[in-house]
Amino acid sequence: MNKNSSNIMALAPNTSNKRETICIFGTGDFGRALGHKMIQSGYPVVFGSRSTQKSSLIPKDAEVLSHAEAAQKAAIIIIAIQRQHYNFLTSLAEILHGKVLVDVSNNLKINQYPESNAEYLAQLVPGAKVVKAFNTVSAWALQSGTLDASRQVFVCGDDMEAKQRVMDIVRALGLTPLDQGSLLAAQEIENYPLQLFPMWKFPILLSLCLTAFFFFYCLIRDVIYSYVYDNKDFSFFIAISIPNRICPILALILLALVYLPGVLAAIIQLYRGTKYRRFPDWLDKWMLCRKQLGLVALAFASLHVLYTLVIPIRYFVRWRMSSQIISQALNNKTEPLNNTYVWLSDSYLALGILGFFLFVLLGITSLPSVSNNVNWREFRFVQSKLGYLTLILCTAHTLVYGGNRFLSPSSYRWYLPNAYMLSLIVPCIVLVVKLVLIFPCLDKPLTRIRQGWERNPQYS
Ligand SMILES: NC(=O)C1=CN([C@@H]2O[C@H](COP(=O)(O)OP(=O)(O)OC[C@H]3O[C@@H](n4cnc5c(N)ncnc54)[C@H](OP(=O)(O)O)[C@@H]3O)[C@@H](O)[C@H]2O)C=CC1
Ligand SMILES: [Cu+2]
Repeated sequence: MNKNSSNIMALAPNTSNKRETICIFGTGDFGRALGHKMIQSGYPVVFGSRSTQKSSLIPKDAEVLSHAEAAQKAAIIIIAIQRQHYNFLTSLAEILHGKVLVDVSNNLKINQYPESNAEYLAQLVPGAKVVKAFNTVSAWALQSGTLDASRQVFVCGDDMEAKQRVMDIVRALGLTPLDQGSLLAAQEIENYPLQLFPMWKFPILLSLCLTAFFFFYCLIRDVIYSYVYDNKDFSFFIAISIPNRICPILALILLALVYLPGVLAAIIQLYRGTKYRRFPDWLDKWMLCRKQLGLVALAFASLHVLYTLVIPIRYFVRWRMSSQIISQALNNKTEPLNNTYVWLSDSYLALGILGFFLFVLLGITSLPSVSNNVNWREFRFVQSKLGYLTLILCTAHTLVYGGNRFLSPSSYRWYLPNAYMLSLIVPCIVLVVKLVLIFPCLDKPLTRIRQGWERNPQYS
């Protein structure tokens, strides 16, 4: 594999001009893994270590020198050492003056120290340009090449040029740099690896709450009500009927919640007349977990498909069907084909199939391996246009399915409307507001406000 990649690199045009030497302090797990990756990408690497004995673990093309000697050989020095050992760097302050120091360190606890490790490093070596990077990439992933999940490298620093140089290296390693601003952002970046599934927390919590709510709602309407009024035991609904109601409802609501922050943001921008003011914190966080919300919605939609496919083999359904046939036979009366029902049933099925197909397409295009292969405009097109089309189809699917029952008073039990009716509230709000925003009198000023904003990948 090594041989292959060096062959490919020999063909690549940009490797012909020699890359600059990179110095790495610390020959621990991370220093070695990063060094290995850098050498693979064509960078000469020199390690700065307490012991210049070269162990067999160190990449064979790399040099190992004392800290001072190694630092003199490069303009960029990666500090792959734990924060508590940083103090020795003060004695190297003179050599490190004017150099770019890359802090990769992590902590064991959130907000462990009053200042971030990167800011601490900047205080220790005031003459150096400190850049925070690489801390969210694990040594193991670097070494094994399983970087799919953590291709993003958050970068921050006060010196623009230094930051740019580090971002160029990140790119050269085949990773994606994300500029997070000044060194003040380091604290937050250092907390990222300690947060468990930060982007998934809100979507999962929300879907758990909604599931619980709709479960009890359907339980009351479909099981308890029938028991109290008709003395019928429908408790078996808990197994398939109620889940198959919760799943489409959650899929629809969560999908609508993917697009709700977008329309809220548009309203806020229109109201403020500028994009150069931060959104409220909750909206920012909501925007950043839209992809996860969408994927949870897709999971519910897929479950709905599975639950629906088993309907014909359910005992209850077969029993109901045969008893209808028998009762028609006993009464010697055949029910005529009701054209309205045929149309309603076929169209909600068709809408469901198309909606689910687009839903899956949306899910596939959100995978990093696919989205990395389309450009930003194509990605926006798919996620926004296709997304709204999916929302429209799924809303219509739900509307047609419960549509004929919405207006009839008999469908209310204990004044509680059909659960599908509740599920339509959020999607209808999103679609109506979106429709209003399309009108030129709103769309034109919004486009002007947003010129350039669309390209900010943070809100993808
Ligand atoms: N492991 C990982 O997956 C990741 C690690 N990081 C960060 O990278 C840094 C290094 O981590 P990791 O490689 O795992 O840790 P290791 O313990 O494997 O390596 C740390 C290295 O620091 C050097 N060191 C230790 N004590 C001192 C000291 N008193 N003075 C000078 N140098 C010292 C040593 O290098 P030598 O013997 O050559 O002097 C040692 O090998 C940490 O800040 C960590 O938070 C960030 C992202 C992921
Ligand atoms: Cu459905």
